[in-house]
Amino acid sequence: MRVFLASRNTKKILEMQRILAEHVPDVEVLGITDVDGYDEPVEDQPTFAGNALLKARAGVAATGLPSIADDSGLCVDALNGMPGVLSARWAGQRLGDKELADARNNELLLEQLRDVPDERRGAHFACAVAWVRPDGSERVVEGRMDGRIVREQRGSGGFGYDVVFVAREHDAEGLTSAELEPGEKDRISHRGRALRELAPYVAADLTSAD
Ligand SMILES: O=P(O)(O)OP(=O)(O)OP(=O)(O)OC[C@H]1O[C@@H](n2cnc3c(O)ncnc32)[C@H](O)[C@@H]1O
Ligand SMILES: [Mg+2]
Repeated sequence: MRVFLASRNTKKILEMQRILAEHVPDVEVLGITDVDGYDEPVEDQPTFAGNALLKARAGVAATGLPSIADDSGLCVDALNGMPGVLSARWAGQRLGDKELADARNNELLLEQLRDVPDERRGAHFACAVAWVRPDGSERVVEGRMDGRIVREQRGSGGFGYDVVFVAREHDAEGLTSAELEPGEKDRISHRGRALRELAPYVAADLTSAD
């Protein structure tokens, strides 16, 4: 059975495929790059769930396939929950180059938090995953990963803000999410938690559609 993954972020797609594959066997995943002239919606909703639904609905409209979309971001306590839904473009750019955008976003965030003391550097990643079927049925699940923002970038795994984020589970060693093995990030991540909650529904829907 084929499923459409409505994302342009190749590292996010890798994580989603990795997590899904463990729980939904025999699923063939297509992505935005498999669809000529894919019309990406503007992510203009105030919530992760709203944007995830928007992206998944666009996937169904473009492909006729059941579609999954993830909308996620970093919520920093000292910034009143920002960058939040603006995480991908916090430094303002709409760059095609994701690596450059990530680097600028991290530099800006660290600068904004320069005078924030250690005890007030709490943050969490949030993720909403939407599952939309061609018959119009919709489901959204959410997950989060709590932790803190460190003072310098560390690590080369993951993507986005992983280099500045230490999850609560790794607070003692001070390992950033970018320093974790992929399987360990999946185990504790916002995306892993949300997708594992969604997986049984995806598996059941795909089985009944066969
Ligand atoms: O919308 P799509 O095409 O899926 O890809 P995107 O990268 O634009 O994804 P979002 O709109 O959901 O923005 C999420 C941003 O939040 C950050 N982010 C989300 N999950 C993350 C994670 O697991 N680790 C680090 N940063 C993350 C990162 O900057 C992402 O670009
Ligand atoms: Mg996006």
